[in-house]
Amino acid sequence: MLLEDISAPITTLAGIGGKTARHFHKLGIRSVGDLLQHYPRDYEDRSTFTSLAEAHATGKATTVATITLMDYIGKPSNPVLRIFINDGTELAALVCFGRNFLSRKFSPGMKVFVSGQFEMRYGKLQSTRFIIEPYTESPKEFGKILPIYPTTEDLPQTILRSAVEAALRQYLPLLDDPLPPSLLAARSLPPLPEALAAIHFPPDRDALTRARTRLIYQELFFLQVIVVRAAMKRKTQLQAPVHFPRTLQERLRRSLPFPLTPDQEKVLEEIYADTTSPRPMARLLQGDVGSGKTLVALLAALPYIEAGHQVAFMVPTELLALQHAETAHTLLSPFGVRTALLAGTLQPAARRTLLSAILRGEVDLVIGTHTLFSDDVAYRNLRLAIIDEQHKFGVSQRARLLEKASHPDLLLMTATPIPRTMALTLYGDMDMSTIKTMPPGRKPVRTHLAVLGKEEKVYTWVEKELEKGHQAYFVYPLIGESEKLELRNAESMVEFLRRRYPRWKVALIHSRIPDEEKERIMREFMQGKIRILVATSVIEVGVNVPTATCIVIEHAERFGLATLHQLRGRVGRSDRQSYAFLVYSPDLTEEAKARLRTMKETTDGFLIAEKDLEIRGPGDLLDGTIQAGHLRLRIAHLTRDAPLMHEVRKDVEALLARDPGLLRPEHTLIRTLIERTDKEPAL
Ligand SMILES: Nc1ncnc2c1ncn2[C@@H]1O[C@H](COP(=O)(O)OP(=O)(O)OP(=O)(O)O)[C@@H](O)[C@H]1O
Repeated sequence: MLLEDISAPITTLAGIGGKTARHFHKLGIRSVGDLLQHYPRDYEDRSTFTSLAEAHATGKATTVATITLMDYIGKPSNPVLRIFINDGTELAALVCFGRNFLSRKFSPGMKVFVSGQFEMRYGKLQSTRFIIEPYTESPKEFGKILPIYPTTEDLPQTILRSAVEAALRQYLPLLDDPLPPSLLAARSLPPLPEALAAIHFPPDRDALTRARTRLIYQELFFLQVIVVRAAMKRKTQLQAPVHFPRTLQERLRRSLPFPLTPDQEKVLEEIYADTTSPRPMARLLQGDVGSGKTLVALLAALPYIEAGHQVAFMVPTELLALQHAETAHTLLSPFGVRTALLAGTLQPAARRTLLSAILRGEVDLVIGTHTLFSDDVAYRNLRLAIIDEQHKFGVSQRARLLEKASHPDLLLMTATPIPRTMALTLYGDMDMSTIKTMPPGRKPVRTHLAVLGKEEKVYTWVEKELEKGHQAYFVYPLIGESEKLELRNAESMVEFLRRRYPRWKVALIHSRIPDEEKERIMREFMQGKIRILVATSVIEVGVNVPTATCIVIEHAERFGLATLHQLRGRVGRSDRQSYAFLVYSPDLTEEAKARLRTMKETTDGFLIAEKDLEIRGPGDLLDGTIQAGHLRLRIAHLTRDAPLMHEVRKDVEALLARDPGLLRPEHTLIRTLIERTDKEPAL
């Protein structure tokens, strides 16, 4: 039986009734299989004993002692039991606040195990935080390393421990190991049942380390099997050869008022090589905010269009779809390219008309959000799917777009650079292109920090920029007032800013504004009619208004590093000097301080991504990608375990080279587990 298949509800374990089960449910534990994979977050080592005498120096002891005396202290109306113990090295008092019931279990003269925190009180060692157990040959909580589980207030460690103990007793003998013995032997890893037993109740530190390594290895192993197989599969899916002319691409390039940067040139060639290859393209284009990815994507689309194919360009927000559609229209329509925006706001009749145009092949380039893969959208001959800010889409959304054609070329773009180790894991089957350099003449955005209360200086600075004809963004963490948080919000600040800057038009944009209204506001902002845009982080991705030179982010401490970097990327998109002002409230957490410091110190998106990972862990980057379903990493950590990942990768490549279909008997269980994840395609 596979661990993942132990579906018996936890209530089948002795001692877990409906009420306790509900507490387990809160932790996401429903089945015995879930329980066994609920790994300890830490351990308490009671495997070695330390004497009471040592507690003078260390403040703690785990010892075997004899009860010498028991008495009560405090008011007679509210007595507190006190137990005196002696372990031959020292005397100590255990003060039993709220635990007078211990008097029923213990009496003077008894031998006991005791573990606790001790301090000197009135010249004696004393503990109020301790555990005590009668001395026996097989103690429950002594002489071993005890697991400490992630839990809620209602579910004490003792209940979790005995549930896991019962589950191990009942199911370990039935458990199959998905990893073949030869692989385990080569890496000196213990079999699964042994590893599971030791991760929960380690007999010693060594066994714990080996168990952890084994379980981490297994999670990374399955991840890599998926990634490596996807890469192998792609190599075998060949497309019919087509000639992809570059005349339009060349004409657009020549019509641009600027030359492409060397990085843009290089990437464009890399993409074209994929385009003409019989193997479907799977390429991730990384480039910092404003480095000119969108332009490259549009250029890359032209050979497809010229060859008579369709291109779909998927973006995460309506706002961005609108903007890209305008850019695409302006750049491409002079060459006869038919572009269309499949907006969420289209009236049913207009939508029907557009859909049938797409189906008849009368549209060359369709831009939209996830609407692009709604059930009613069908393409005539989709050959390239471009997905912008791909990490904002879930795995299944991406997969559905790909279902609209047989093996279309896939170009993913991201302005959130993905650190190397992570890239290897998530996109190990994809080719990478990177735009490192910015277009010439760009001046790095100057970033200033201002504590709340000193923001007037910032407002004055913005005023000077507005006087030069430039535009500004003001960003707030909340749309409207919140009962819980005393924060400035966009709705009330827009009023304030209108009074503060009476000469200029100020508008408000956020996710609750109807889409048509959003479109109108964005258009007026692009045209320079609106000079100040007050917003939430909806403007985070991709908004491109080169004449905007200032961004003021208030309560900057409330935004994550990746978001701050993206927001800052809204300015500095031309050769004008731009400014970002991060206004923060006093009383910053250490983490918030680190974020703001990083923002002040660097504008390099790659550095920021690394820092982000350091400060916060991989969190968001993985959302909807790895954390989904069977791929969930419960114990492995992509950055921490990067060295192991490289080893795993080698093993997986070797194994799949020998047995690509996982058909050998010793690989049957691997195949079973992988076939399940195939139902949630990983891209
Ligand atoms: N080689 C170049 N020289 C000068 N300007 C350029 C060049 N390439 C692109 N630009 C301009 O730079 C601005 C940003 O480009 P683009 O929107 O393509 O960047 P991006 O990488 O997609 O940005 P984001 O990640 O913020 O969406 C645009 O106004 C674009 O016209």
